[in-house]
Amino acid sequence: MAVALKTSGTFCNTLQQWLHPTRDPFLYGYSHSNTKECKSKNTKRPVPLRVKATSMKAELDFSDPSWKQKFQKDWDERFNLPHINDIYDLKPRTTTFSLNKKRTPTHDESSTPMDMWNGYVNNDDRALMKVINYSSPTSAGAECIDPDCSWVEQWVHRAGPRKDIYYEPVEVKAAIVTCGGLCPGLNDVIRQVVFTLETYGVKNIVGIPFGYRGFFEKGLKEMPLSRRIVENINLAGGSFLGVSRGGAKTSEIVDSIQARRIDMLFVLGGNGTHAGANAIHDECRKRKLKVSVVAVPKTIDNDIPLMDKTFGFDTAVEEAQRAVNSAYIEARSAYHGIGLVKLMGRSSGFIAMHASLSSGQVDVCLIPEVPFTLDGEYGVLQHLEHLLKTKGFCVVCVAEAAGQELLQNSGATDASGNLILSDIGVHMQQKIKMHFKGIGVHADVKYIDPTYMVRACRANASDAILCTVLGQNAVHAAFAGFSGITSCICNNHYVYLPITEVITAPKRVNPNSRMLHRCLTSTGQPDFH
Ligand SMILES: Nc1ncnc2c1ncn2[C@@H]1O[C@H](COP(=O)(O)OP(=O)(O)OP(=O)(O)O)[C@@H](O)[C@H]1O
Ligand SMILES: O=P(O)(O)OC[C@H]1O[C@](O)(CO)[C@@H](O)[C@@H]1O
Ligand SMILES: [Mg+2]
Repeated sequence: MAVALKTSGTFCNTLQQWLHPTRDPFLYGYSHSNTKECKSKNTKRPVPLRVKATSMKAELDFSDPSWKQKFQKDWDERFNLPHINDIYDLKPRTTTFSLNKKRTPTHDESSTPMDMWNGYVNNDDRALMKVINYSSPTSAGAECIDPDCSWVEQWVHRAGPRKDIYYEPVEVKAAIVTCGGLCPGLNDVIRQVVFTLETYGVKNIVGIPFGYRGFFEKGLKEMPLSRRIVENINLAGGSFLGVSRGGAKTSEIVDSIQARRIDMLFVLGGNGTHAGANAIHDECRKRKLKVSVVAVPKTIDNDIPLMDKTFGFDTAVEEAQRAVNSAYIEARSAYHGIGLVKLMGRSSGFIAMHASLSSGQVDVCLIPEVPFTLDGEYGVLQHLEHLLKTKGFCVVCVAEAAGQELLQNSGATDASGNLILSDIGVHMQQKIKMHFKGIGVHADVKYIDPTYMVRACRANASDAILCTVLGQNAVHAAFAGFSGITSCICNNHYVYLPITEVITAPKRVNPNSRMLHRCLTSTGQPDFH
């Protein structure tokens, strides 16, 4: 979504202080298409100008005293949840989901609702997305809307079971699909979606095999699911249903949804999958189908905007930490040992940053959001020389998307259209070896690339809990009649967001965040440029 801003000279000047000319293009992951430019007086360099953390539908003029109300109105419209009653005029029925003392959910219309049970979420309940009131744009990690960094409330819809539902559970056919790369916790979410659907009284639950492909690829059959079938699937990693990339043809998928008479579709995946889910939701609306499409954000990369984290990220960090620990042991035990670890993250450095922080064993952490040079006086290699001299060994953790500008890229893409990255780990390994050979200093380089090991494992305890909540909430959303939404965690609260708001651009590490500063304090590394 394009951002349109009215700008004055003063505002540009404020922005010069507010935005860092080199690191700012990475702020919040917003792309250049979301920016306007104003010329910096000092550097004569174009400086990106944007509304951060949001993209307004309407034009914002901060000299207008009512800009805040306008912003909030726009925000509320954007975060309003699409509902099947936007195209229908359906009367709801009282929910069949209850956890009464007898723990026997009733499934017939005549049952008495538990009016006094305050276990339901009201449609007007909201959670506050941001809770820090930054007093200045120069505050660490400040996410400001206007140049003064005014406090603006940003409310989002609270997740959970509603008292009124828009589907007759015994008539519902629900389908689950898992797309993209693997991620710890997929099976936990599948399991919880099935459990919760059954609690509502749904009898017809199926799994679509191998991602979106399972909708149209001949020979792939839907898999019946029940509590008994999925009971133990969380004990293993991977996806019980299988995953795939590419091959998403929205019209064919919706033809298949229509032919299979699916009423609810639960889609587990990352940003690509969410874009696909939204396209399916739009197509269902176009065809006036009563289908709820609800997503659950999955990615070890943690790169989906607006939410605290995606499930699988914590587990991936924990696994990544094991690789860092091995690199440390190898480096520590060798004469002039250099442990080098490359960690996944297609466009963001969250796994590398968090694994470096949690292990406490990393001397240099390199992420794509912070450009660096290898050679020269301020380069990484010079610092490694210093570390070998002063402490005798060192550990380097590099994110797979880091330093891509230092490498040749063929421009090739995977089946989903994602750019295939060049191998920064192998490049660095060679550069380090050549550098120390060149200066005649012994260096014993041990390179570890754990690749798929960080994601092909079962979820840890905190991810398992997150998956449980997100999976259950996804079912509550579908029964409440929402569609084109995702079930996630924002500011420690479980909420629903419209998918359109989370597919604008990948979230990236904010170079001005306290978390990155903490990481750099921990590693003790200097700037590498
Ligand atoms: N813009 C889009 N519109 C419709 N479908 C899409 C879009 N982008 C990706 N898809 C489909 O979504 C599925 C998953 O996409 P992708 O492979 O990019 O993984 P992802 O969901 O981003 O997860 P991961 O974090 O593992 O990369 C694929 O089948 C792909 O074809
Ligand atoms: O599963 P593939 O296609 O090898 O893709 C690997 C990519 O998937 C992820 O694991 C998740 O997006 C990335 O970290 C990594 O770049
Ligand atoms: Mg992706």
